[in-house]
Amino acid sequence: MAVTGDAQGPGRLPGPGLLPAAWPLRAASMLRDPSAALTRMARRHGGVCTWNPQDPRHVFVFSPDRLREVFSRPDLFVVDSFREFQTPPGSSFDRLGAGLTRLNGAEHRRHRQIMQPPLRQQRVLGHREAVVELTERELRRWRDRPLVRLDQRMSALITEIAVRTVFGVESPERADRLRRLVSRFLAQASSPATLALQRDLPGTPYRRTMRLAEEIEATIREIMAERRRQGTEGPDLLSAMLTARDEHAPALTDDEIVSEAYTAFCHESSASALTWTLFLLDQHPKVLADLREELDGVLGGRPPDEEDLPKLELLQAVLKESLRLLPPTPLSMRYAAEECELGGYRIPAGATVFYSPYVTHRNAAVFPQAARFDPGRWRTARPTVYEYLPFGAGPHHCVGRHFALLEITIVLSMLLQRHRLSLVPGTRIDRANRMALVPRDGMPMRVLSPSSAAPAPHVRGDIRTSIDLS
Ligand code: HEM
Repeated sequence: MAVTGDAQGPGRLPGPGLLPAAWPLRAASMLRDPSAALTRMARRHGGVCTWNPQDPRHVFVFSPDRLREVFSRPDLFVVDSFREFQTPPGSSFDRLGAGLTRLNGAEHRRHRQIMQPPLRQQRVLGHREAVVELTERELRRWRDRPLVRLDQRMSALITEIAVRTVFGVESPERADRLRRLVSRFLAQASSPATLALQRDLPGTPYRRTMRLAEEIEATIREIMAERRRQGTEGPDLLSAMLTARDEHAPALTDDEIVSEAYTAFCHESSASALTWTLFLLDQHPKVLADLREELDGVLGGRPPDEEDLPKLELLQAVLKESLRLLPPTPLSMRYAAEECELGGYRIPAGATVFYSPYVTHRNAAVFPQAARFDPGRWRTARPTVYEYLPFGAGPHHCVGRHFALLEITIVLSMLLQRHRLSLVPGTRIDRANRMALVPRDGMPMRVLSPSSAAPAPHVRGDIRTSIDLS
């Protein structure tokens, strides 16, 4: 599929021009499976389009040239997470959403100046040992287990890693508590029932969301107080925030630290990337065999250290290809701060401007046979940042990118040297957009010996429309 478009000249954005009666159907299909709905939109209406050309309040930008425009004008295309919610100012709900993903301009730069240094490539290597230790602990739990729910196990492991590296806390119980609170909070917050009645009334989902936010904030503040009592020295992100003193970037207030700690804690994207990568490897036994050979040759059973990382070339290509086909953040958005023009089309003030790495990564002009899982393409593929953007682009690109790549590489290389994971035969795999792109009903995997030559199990479900598994 070519993602081009823009050929219709200035004026009205292209789009389906639906009769009002078709709107509920369109909205339902978008809510059910945004990746499929957006792929159809791009195919039919091109690289910049809308649902409703008469009233283009929702604009979809897929083409790299137009994405360049969006990301290069952050003063015009602004972020505003939690915008759909009426979060009472000063509430915990409001504070949890007030981190980098809601900030723009000078305030955004000030927070990034504090958040970025501890997440630079060289600095995140300091977390290698913690990631190795926690992965080792997780894999020990798999001994003698014939089956694992891979998505759940990856999410649990990644949360433990986040608790240790974001908060500097070593406590599986606390990791588990925070994980449960955050996942209940996000599920509640994104439920249509919460959005429909945004009043703090007894028994409403909105009130439950508010209370969960309060519990999360209280837990973060408890950890902050504990860290201050014990001394704040450490490689974790919280220490960096608590000790940040710089004439260019004044320290964050406690309220701001709560917001940023919460934002950085949500690592579900890494769990999603791990789950999908292991699924793709199971479906492509030849790639898996080549990868095992690379791991045996470079690591010989050990976890990777700093010098090994650049030698794991196939592993890096597998990961890039997995993030291309099944990006953990398949859809994100900006808002037009004022009326403007994009690609010759008029965008009204306040319009929601969506971008979708999932759709943009399927541009056959950049990625031939785009639906095929082919790590070999990365020997020559050199896409621009607007053609391949699993970590976003522009000033809001993922600040945790180096950390994510490190943790995923370590977990994958340790896991693949010990086990072959193979989907339970007959399992249906459908996509769902939750905190990240996840298998809707989970990913049950058989735990086999690493040398098992089990063939790729047949898989049913809408995942077959994401990847060419023929
Ligand atoms: C494979 C794993 C990950 C993927 C695919 C991913 C993807 C992304 C994307 C696409 C964005 C930009 C969203 C937008 O444009 O609206 C983003 C932003 C962000 N990510 Fe990640 N992320 C990952 C892991 C992480 C980790 C581990 C952390 C924390 C250490 C993190 C922290 C953040 C933060 C704080 C932002 C907001 C940056 C800003 O607005 O300035 N991410 N991420």
